[in-house]
Amino acid sequence: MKVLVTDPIADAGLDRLREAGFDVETAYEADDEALQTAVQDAVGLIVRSGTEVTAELLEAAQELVIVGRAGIGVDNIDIDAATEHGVIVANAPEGNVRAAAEHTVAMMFATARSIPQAHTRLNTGEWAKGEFLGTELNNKTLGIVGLGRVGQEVARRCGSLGMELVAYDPYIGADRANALGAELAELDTVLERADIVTVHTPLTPETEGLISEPELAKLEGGYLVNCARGGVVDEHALAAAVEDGVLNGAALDVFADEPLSDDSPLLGVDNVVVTPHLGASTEAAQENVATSTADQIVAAVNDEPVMNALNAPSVDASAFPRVEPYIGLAETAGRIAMELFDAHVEEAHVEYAGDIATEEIDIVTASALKGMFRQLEPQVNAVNAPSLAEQRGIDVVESKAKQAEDFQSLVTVTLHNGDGEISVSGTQFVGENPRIVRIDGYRVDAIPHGHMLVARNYDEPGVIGFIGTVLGDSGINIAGMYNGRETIGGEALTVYSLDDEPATDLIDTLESDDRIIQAQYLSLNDR
Ligand SMILES: NC(=O)c1ccc[n+]([C@@H]2O[C@H](COP(=O)([O-])OP(=O)(O)OC[C@H]3O[C@@H](n4cnc5c(N)ncnc54)[C@H](O)[C@@H]3O)[C@@H](O)[C@H]2O)c1
Ligand SMILES: O=C(O)[C@H](O)COP(=O)(O)O
Repeated sequence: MKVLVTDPIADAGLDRLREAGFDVETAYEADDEALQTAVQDAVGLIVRSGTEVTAELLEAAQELVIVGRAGIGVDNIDIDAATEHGVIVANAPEGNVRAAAEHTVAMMFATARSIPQAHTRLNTGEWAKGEFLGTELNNKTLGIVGLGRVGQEVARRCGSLGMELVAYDPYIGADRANALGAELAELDTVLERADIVTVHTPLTPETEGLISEPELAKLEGGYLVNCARGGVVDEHALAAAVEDGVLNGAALDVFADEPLSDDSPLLGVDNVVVTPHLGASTEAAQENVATSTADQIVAAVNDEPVMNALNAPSVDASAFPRVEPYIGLAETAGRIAMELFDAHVEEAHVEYAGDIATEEIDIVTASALKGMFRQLEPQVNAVNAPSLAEQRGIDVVESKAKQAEDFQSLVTVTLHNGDGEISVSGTQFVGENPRIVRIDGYRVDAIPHGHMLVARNYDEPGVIGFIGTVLGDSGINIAGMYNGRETIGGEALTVYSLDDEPATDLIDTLESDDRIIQAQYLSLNDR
């Protein structure tokens, strides 16, 4: 299986993929046509900010399971198109945060003390000591626009430098900001109060052009630093503001179009410091993001949960061990429920009871849906299962309950339509030991694996013996069975674990007996 890598990543990531048995093909600086050809047979694609992952590229990638972004920003990836194709998009949101924060602080000093300009002059033989009178960061106010991972790391570092911190981020709480020693305020207030403003938002339709001429005017006499994304700051307005003396200086690591072209208005402006998108370019950061991305490729291709999936539900790393055992279990419960229901579904209800109800369960619900659709849609995965449900007009309902009967946790998938419903419940016994413990209200105890026969019958003497004889006559061994019944002589449901698949005529023979209401064979072999 091939993984295509289109922007340079650290060898540690490439090695990890090779060790996991992948063929790794690199295609740095390939044109669109070459990329479309190279991606055709790739199961994984790894990019940084240098590759545009377009709808056309995804269309050409027929085998693709995952796009791994070895870094944070995903503005170069068409996530909607990936979701439509059932392709996971995952980034590495932690690995380069400290590198980006350090580069930001370095850029603040670079512009406030004119370090690159002084360096250039000295290199050309000029001892221009009298021409550079810098600005001290100590006792100045730093305005942080976007107080996420990088913004917070910058806040910590700049707090230690003696700066006052004021931040604009409509999506975080005042408590979080206060814990970092920052005061939350509106953007205009931040710009008016700050001596230096540093930008740390993603590039989205909302943030594009967020800092433009009117905003720069409010920062009069200050400095602007952008190590987040080009496009958040209007480059023409910024160049003009520095040239006209509205701002003292600016430092930029990122640009609306990269690589930056020679005719950029920012080049050659005296007090504008530029670096070629180096924020994440440290050895440690590159190793971190490359290995984390490789791990996610391996997980995705092995149909295991991908921790940092952006278009599929994911779960916090610390909670993952508690949630993981229920992911496969919910998939199996959804699969069994769908096969037994065998009718149009109007509503899928996933109920969580006991300990699991206290966890983030979106990924578990997506897996239940994946299980439901796996017979119908071979391309289904946790990425596109929720949209498949929507397309099919199935309402997905989640609910939580404290009590889980006598289990620690219970996950129940119930499928409804106007005519009826079926529910399948599963739990984990100690030691990651999955069990289906209730089908359609009958208490059972089935290991969800291999060949399963579910028989509904009248509770009469000899029925179980009859089923055993029919199976035995066909040479099929019963590995285990569990019989649940409503009342003596009422209806019963029996689950048989079989060593082999029964033939269709065996099922017909069972159903031709008046005592048997229904017999259904389920293959759970590939899970
Ligand atoms: N220069 C580099 O090499 C480099 C390295 C790492 C990250 N980055 C970039 O830095 C940026 C921040 O990364 P991060 O990991 O901190 O992301 P993050 O998602 O953790 O944080 C982004 C923050 O921006 C906030 N935000 C979103 N919209 C906003 C708006 N309209 N106004 C104000 N705040 C808004 C969010 O609430 C969030 O708190 C991203 O653009 C990322 O691509 C660049
Ligand atoms: O978003 C990021 O992670 C940074 O901008 C780094 O981008 P890069 O991997 O292209 O250097």
